[in-house]
Amino acid sequence: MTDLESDLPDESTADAEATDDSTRDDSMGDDSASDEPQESVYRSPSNPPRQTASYLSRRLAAAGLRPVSHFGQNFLVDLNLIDLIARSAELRPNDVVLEIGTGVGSLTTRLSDNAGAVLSVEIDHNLHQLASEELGGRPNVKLLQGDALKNKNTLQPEIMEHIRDAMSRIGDSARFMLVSNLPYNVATPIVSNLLHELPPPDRMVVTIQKELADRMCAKPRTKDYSALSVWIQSLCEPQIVRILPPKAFWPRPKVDSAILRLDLLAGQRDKFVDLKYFHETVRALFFHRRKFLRSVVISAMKGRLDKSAVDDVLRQLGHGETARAEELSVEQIQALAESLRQAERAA
Ligand SMILES: C[S@@+](CC[C@H](N)C(=O)[O-])C[C@H]1O[C@@H](n2cnc3c(N)ncnc32)[C@H](O)[C@@H]1O
Repeated sequence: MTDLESDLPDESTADAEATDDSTRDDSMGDDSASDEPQESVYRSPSNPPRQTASYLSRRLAAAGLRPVSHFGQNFLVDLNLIDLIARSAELRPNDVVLEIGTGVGSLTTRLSDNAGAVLSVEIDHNLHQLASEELGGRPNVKLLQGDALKNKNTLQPEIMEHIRDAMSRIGDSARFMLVSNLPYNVATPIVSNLLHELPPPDRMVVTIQKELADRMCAKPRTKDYSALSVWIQSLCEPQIVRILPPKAFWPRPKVDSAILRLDLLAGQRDKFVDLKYFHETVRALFFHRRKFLRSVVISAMKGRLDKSAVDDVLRQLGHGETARAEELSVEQIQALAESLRQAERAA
């Protein structure tokens, strides 16, 4: 990863704007005539309108760029919504904010107005350069260029090193927040993996696919209830703040999005003796969500617990022959995972 200090762009190109927006990549969304620039109504003098679709297309074209679909580059073009994301985080000066996906830096700017420190990570070298031009003068912003994920199950260690360092400079009152318009393809690993980190974010306010937000908030016995629902709700209280239609973005994605707020449940994490074991067990329990719980647990525990030990655990917890994981509450799944862990240790 590279950082802002080593990567400052040439100031002379900062405000260049082309008039040609022919570089717009319609492959990311519908290509109807309605994909015209969405001008924002937001007109605060302290935060002048910048991230409209026409501004963005000209800004990128001036730099010879176009949105890159495999990086999930769907930029928010309604500044009222950028404002809503920032307000939903209820930031204070003792907050350290992580943003994944700087883009051209519009949300970053808004976050840096309210937070003590902002760390923003952008995979696209060209966008990192553009954002550096926008944000170079802000002392509480640090920009990193690189992939936020080391692999599917791990964040880049450097990110949490920066977060912990910024928090230690603020002191005991420091809080950690994730506030991001997340790239869709890595939204799940980023949110999930952050819950394993120390410290985990006190709050996350993220724009993600509506379908994913629904899965994170889903209740038992619904089609969206999954390992992700249990994992998220075991540690956080989720709340959908707003559903966003495709026209809130440029280019337009094909699906609705949602602003989701996740508040870490105080003290909840300490209740898990082995958080990694719990997460892996939850994933295994939902691997075949329609199958009977007994056969799912037996196959998940193969080589670790024999059938009679599994039957003992299920009987003690009152789960009958026809129980399925998708019917169990979050608390029942937590109790099951802990009983399996203890049975495995005793075996
Ligand atoms: C949905 S856009 C959001 C951009 C901007 N923050 C906004 O609100 O309009 C997602 C951004 O994340 C970046 N990105 C995609 N994958 C990434 C990754 N693995 N690590 C860091 N940034 C990534 C994309 O290049 C893109 O700029």
